Amino acid sequence: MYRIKERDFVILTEVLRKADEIKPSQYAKRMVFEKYNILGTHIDRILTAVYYKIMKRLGVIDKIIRDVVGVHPNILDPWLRSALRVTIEFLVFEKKYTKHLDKERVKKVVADFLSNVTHPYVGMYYFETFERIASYKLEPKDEIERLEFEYLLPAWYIRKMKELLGEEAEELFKAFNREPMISIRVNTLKATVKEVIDHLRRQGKEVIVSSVVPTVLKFEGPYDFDKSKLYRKGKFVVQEEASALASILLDPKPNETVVDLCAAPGGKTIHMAELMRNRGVIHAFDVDELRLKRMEELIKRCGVKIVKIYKMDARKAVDVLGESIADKVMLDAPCTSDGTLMKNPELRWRIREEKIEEIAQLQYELLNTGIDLLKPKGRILYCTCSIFREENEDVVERVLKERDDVKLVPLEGYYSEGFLKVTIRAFPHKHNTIGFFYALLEKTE
Ligand SMILES: C[S@@+](CC[C@H](N)C(=O)[O-])C[C@H]1O[C@@H](n2cnc3c(N)ncnc32)[C@H](O)[C@@H]1O
Repeated sequence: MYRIKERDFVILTEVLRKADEIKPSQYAKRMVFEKYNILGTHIDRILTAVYYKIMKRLGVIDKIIRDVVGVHPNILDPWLRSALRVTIEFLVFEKKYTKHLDKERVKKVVADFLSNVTHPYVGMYYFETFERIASYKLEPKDEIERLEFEYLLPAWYIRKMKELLGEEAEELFKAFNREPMISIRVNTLKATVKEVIDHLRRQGKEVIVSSVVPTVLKFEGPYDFDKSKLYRKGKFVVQEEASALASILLDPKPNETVVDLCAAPGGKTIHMAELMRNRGVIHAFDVDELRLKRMEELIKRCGVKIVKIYKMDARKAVDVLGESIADKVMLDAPCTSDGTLMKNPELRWRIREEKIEEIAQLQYELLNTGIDLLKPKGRILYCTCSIFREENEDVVERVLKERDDVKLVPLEGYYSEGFLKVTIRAFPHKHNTIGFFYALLEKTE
């Protein structure tokens, strides 16, 4: 078994510091691991796992920093902040893997490193703080803090979810901390479900066919997608079951005119093209250049031919396409994405409560645009991967209250009913997929 060394504190401190500036953080990690000659080695795997644990625990680690040094970590020297985060992870949370270490040596090596890369004063400060970290005992003050430490979620988020879900909230928190299965969707323009199942079974995977979307398959990770010939040929794509259900609910048909308002990186766009058997047109909008690039690659790889891409704010879609032109509109709105926390450990400390209102306003404006685009009897699916009511039922209710040219179309038979009748919600703790909300609306005139 690998034994953590003093140098590993330094390497991870450097990764965290670089990750402040370089995004995505995997690039920062790669650069530093390359510098220390550990890229691709077993040390790489171990330190990568520790790095992700730090990211998942970041809010709790920062609380300890506040306790120990008395100020918010964001106002500390960035090198010191990174070193303290790593030290807390190793000495408070990974005690059993670091008890063999000579703590005096760790303290000296890291302090010397900090003095070199920044200022001797910073090294000294670390040296003095070290003991308080090594002897720190993590004890929750109240029930919310117990949940915060146990499930690694911000206190405000815990309070809000308890308000929404009551006792059940703890089940959701547990689900956020379970390793999710890999979920893929077969591209029926290029392959059959059987072909992909056989391929995965030959690779030793136990495959489960989704009971909600029959072209979705699930299996335990890890899985190296780049090494899979079928994946590279676009015969299947990575997509969560809850995400794949969106296109099925909207039900675009061959030769229809479809608008995908927030399309990149294209998971739903290509699924809709598939359901349309590559006939008709999909106008796909997004503002994010990088995500649109990924979308172009995906479209090509999957053999999709009917997508027209617009790099622009979808709230201007009517100016480009005109009113009442669409049979179907997909609005997979930008959202806090908290329904995906189990897949994205870094996200939990980045979601900001004060952002919810701002994002709900954008969702409301996009939904109004989507309805303006619809022909009479045309349909729009409003969906998000957020669990907050403010981004889901509240947005739909607001629009329904203000407009008399649109009505809800009942959705049933999938997952659970939402907090607004005839809408649907997928919950990670109940349905073994990401959190999702769906409302289907129809233009009446
Ligand atoms: C939930 S993601 C879409 C995922 C995509 N539908 C899929 O299935 O792969 C939301 C997208 O909305 C985009 N977005 C945010 N604000 C936008 C705006 N004003 N107009 C168009 N797209 C926007 C983001 O760049 C992001 O790609």
